[in-house]
This record gives sequence, structure tokens and C-alpha cells, in this order.
Amino acid sequence: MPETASWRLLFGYIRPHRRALLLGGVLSLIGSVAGLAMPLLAKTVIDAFGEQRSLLGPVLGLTAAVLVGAGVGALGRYVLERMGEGIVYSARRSLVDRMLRLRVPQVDQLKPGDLLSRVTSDTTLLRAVFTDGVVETISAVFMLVGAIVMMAIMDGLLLLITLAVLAVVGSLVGLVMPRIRRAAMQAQIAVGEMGAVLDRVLQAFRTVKASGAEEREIAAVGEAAREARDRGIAVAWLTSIAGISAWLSAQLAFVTVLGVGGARVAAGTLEVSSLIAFLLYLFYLVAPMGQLIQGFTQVQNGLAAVKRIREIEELPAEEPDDTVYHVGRTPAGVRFEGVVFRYGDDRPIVHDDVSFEVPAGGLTALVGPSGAGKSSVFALLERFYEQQAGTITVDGRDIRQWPLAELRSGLGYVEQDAPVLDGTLRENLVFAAPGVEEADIWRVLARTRLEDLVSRLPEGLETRVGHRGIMLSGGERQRVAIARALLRTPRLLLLDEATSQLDAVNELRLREVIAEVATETTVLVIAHRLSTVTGADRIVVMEAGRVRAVGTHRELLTDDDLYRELAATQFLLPT
Ligand SMILES: Nc1ncnc2c1ncn2[C@@H]1O[C@H](COP(=O)(O)OP(=O)(O)OP(=O)(O)O)[C@@H](O)[C@H]1O
Repeated sequence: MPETASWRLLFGYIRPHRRALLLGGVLSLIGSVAGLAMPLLAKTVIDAFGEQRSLLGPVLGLTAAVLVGAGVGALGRYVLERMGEGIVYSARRSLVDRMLRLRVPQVDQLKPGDLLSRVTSDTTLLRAVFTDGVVETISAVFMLVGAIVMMAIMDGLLLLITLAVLAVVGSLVGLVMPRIRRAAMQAQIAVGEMGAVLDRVLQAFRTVKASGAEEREIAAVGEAAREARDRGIAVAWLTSIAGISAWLSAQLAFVTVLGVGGARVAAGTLEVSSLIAFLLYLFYLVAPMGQLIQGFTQVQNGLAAVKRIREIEELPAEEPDDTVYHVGRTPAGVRFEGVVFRYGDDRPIVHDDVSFEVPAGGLTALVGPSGAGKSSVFALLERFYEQQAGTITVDGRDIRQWPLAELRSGLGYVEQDAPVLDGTLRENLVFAAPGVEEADIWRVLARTRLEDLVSRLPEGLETRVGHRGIMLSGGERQRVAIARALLRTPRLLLLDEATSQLDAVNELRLREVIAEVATETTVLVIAHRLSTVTGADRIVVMEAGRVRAVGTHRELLTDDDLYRELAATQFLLPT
């Protein structure tokens, strides 16, 4: 991946904050200038002392430099930290925006825990790039150049010695930096991996316990944490090698300058005050060199983080569309014609020339053995995936021609294991139709037989249902999902095995509900239990990616062997 693209993205984040960066940078520089003036001012104090002049002026100058240096420096720091928080905020906003618009096939390939760590952990590293990274680097360079200029004014020979030492440090740091970047990238990957392992455990918390797998999973998370620690240590190790070399070189330069300078003072070719000021400047080099190394490291960390953020931002995403579509309530008709579909070039074929029609209104059922490709029909209709060949039309119009948001706003979708989201029951119900009227909520609750549940709950509709609706029973969760889809007043309701977790009484009621809904809209239901769909207007029998028969329950009992077999195993054959 080209570095320039990472830099471009990095500066894209800074653009809205460039004034703050400038202000913070200028304040920090003023602080540095004040710091830089101190040895010179110290020299004037010493000289005044030696020449028995008034100390008032030089001491006041020195005090002012100390106060300005500290005050302005602190203010500059605050401005930069504030800007850093702003950058993290906008990076998180844009990353989350992108993430939620990613296409389903891309998200299939990603690990949720790793995605989470990119939003929470990687973005925080951006803060340091500009506060500790770029600004500190600039101010360190300024300090270094300033100190070198001052030293040049004082003594050329001593400066040469110092520069020779700096050259050694510079080349060493140059060698270490690419390694720091690689290690920083690996450290971030390791943190993401740990997030992914942890997420896996938390998603299957009960199964982990029931399988007695706690120890193994603790070890797996621990292993990922150890990896993250080791990678972090590698960065720290490389940074300290660079840091200690800078420090040692400064000490070496100090001793040499002291020796050579001392000899020259003894020979009378150098003033003591100049040697002291020179040595002070030499010490001034140590801090900026450390700062420079720290700054470089932060920039490397930031670049590694930006690379991980870019990986997500560069994935194909759906176009944002905030148009409010008024799709009406007229039932929609659907047609699959010669559809060929597989989930990826290297995946087996899922739909092999699938053609069938769902007329507007009424109840159509999709049945067939597991893996026949029934749920994939819904995934294609929602345009989560694109078919490789053939056409799918809604109301006679190719779904690729519909604005995505308009297409989806006419669909109610209850997926297999439809999730209930953490939040209140009300939030879950109005999730797909936020502006819905109270009366509509109660009408749908009555339809899905959820009124009893609501009256039993301590806070009614405002009761929190827990992560993934854990405080509800399986059947209740499923009915909540159906109610949610119905509140969208869909033109086409897609129910994927919607009744599999309901008890016999509720299933019967729901069958009535589906029949009722089918008088108002088009209902396409996937059912394993044929009992739910025997009354359907039309049943499409799928097997191994093909449509093998279409008809009513009665017709199929006589015409289709597979259907008869399915019915026989479910005790549905007429006696
Ligand atoms: N996201 C996916 N990525 C890759 N392959 C998938 C994906 N979803 C489903 N498949 C594969 O596609 C095939 C058809 O799956 P599909 O869910 O459509 O079948 P189904 O008829 O609904 O089965 P079931 O009744 O068991 O839910 C299966 O072999 C499955 O492994």
C-alpha cells in the first residue's frame, strides 16, 4: 500500500482542524523560543555577575523567559490535545459511517471484534500523530536548528564535534524507524486479533460455558493478549534503543566538548561563560532528540493505524441515500428469471437457473431441503448480494434499477434467527419505521400476540430486553422480529422460517396473522414446517439450487415426489 495514500488520509483528518494545529504549533514554538533563549539569558546573568553590573535586567529577562516558556507551552499543549480529540472524533465518525454502509459480502469476510478495535483503538493513535508526532517533531527540529545556530555563533570547533555525534545518532535512528513502523503495524493487528477472539467468546457465552470451554477460551484470549503485549514491547524496545543511543551520544558529546572546551578555556581562547552556555545548549539537544524519536514513533504508529482504517474505508460500500421514499402500500410482485448465483468465484453454485414468479398479493411459500438456496432468494431480493446471471424484478422493474433505499423501504425482512437489539422493546419495534403511530404499534402487537408479553413486563414497552434480546424467550424474540417487519407496512413481507420457534397455539395464531397480512400485501415465506404453508396460494419447491415444482399443497402432493416426501415426514398426508 503506498505510503502517500496514508499521509493523504491523515491530512484529510487534519484539514478541518488546521487553524487549531497552526495556533497550537505557534504557541508551542513560542514556548520553545523562550526555552531556547534561556542559556543565552543565563550567560548574560553570569556576565553581568562577573563584570559586576546590575543583575536586575538579566534576571528579569531570564524570569520572563521561564514564565512565558511554561505558560505559552502549556496553552499550546492544551490546544493541540483538544485538536487531537477532535481528530479522533471525526475519524471515528467517518469510519463508522463507512462501516455501516459496507456491502454485506465484505462484512462476511471481516471479524466484528477486529472492526471494533479499528474504531476504538486505532483511531486513538491518530491523536498522538499530531500532538506528540508532527508538532513535537517540528518543535524539536526548531529547537535543534536553533541550538545548533546558537552553538555556531559561540564556537565552530565545539559545534563540529557535536554535529559528528548527531550524524551518528541520525543514521542509527534512520535504521531503526522502518522497524518501528512494522512493529507498530503488527501491534495494532495483534490488538485487533485479540478483539476478534474476545468477540467470538462473548457471542457464544452460554455455549462456551455449557461446553466447559472456559479454560481453553481464556487461554486463547490470553494468547492473543500476549501477542499484543509482545508486539507492544517490540515497539518499546526499538524506541528505547533509538532513545538511549541519542542520550549516550549526547553524553559523549558533553564529555568531549567539556574536555576540548576546558582546554581552550585554560588556554584563554574561550570564555567560561561561553563554555557554560555552549554546554547548556548541548543539553538542550538531548530533549529535542528524544522528542524527535518519540515524534517519529508516534507518526509510525499513526501511519500503521491509518493503514488499518484505510483498509476499511477502501472497501466497496453502498451509496448513502437519505431520500424518504413514499412507497405506498400496494402489494409488490416478484419475478426470478434464469438466476444464477454463487457467494464468491470460488464458492459452489447456490442458484442454478432459478425462475419463479410471486404475483402481487397473497401468500407464496418457499420450501425444500436445507441448503437448497431458499434464504439466498431473500438475500438477493434485499440486494445484499448480486446474482451472476439472470434477472430479478420487483413490479416488473429490475432490482438493479431501483434506488437501493427505495427497494428496501418496500420490503419487510425477518431473517433466520432475527436479532433483537439491546434497548427497549419499543426501540426494537419501531426500528424499521421510527415515525410509526402508537395505535399502529398496538395493532401490530395484537396481531403478533405480543400484548400479553407487554402487559407482563415491568415497564411495558419501555422494558429493556438485553443484549440480543436475551430477556425474551426464543418465540417472543421471533414475534418481536415479525412485529418489527410488519410495522414497516411492507409491500412485500419476507419471512424466513418465521414460525420455527413458536409453540403450537402461537403458530396457529401466527398462521392466521400471515393469512391476514397476505390479504393486504405480498407475503413470501420460507418454511421448514409445511403445516404453516399448506394454505398458501402457491408453493415453490426448491432443491439443490433449482426450482423443481410450483403449485398448491394439493397439487404438489400429487405432482411432486419430494414435496410428498416432505409432507409424509411431517404427517401432513391426507388420511
Ligand atoms: N453468506 C454466505 N457465504 C457463503 N456461502 C453461503 C452464505 N450463506 C449461505 N451460503 C451457502 O449457500 C447455500 C444455500 O444456503 P441458503 O441459506 O440459501 O439455504 P436454505 O435453503 O435457506 O437452507 P436452510 O433451510 O438450511 O436455511 C448453502 O450451501 C450455504 O452454505
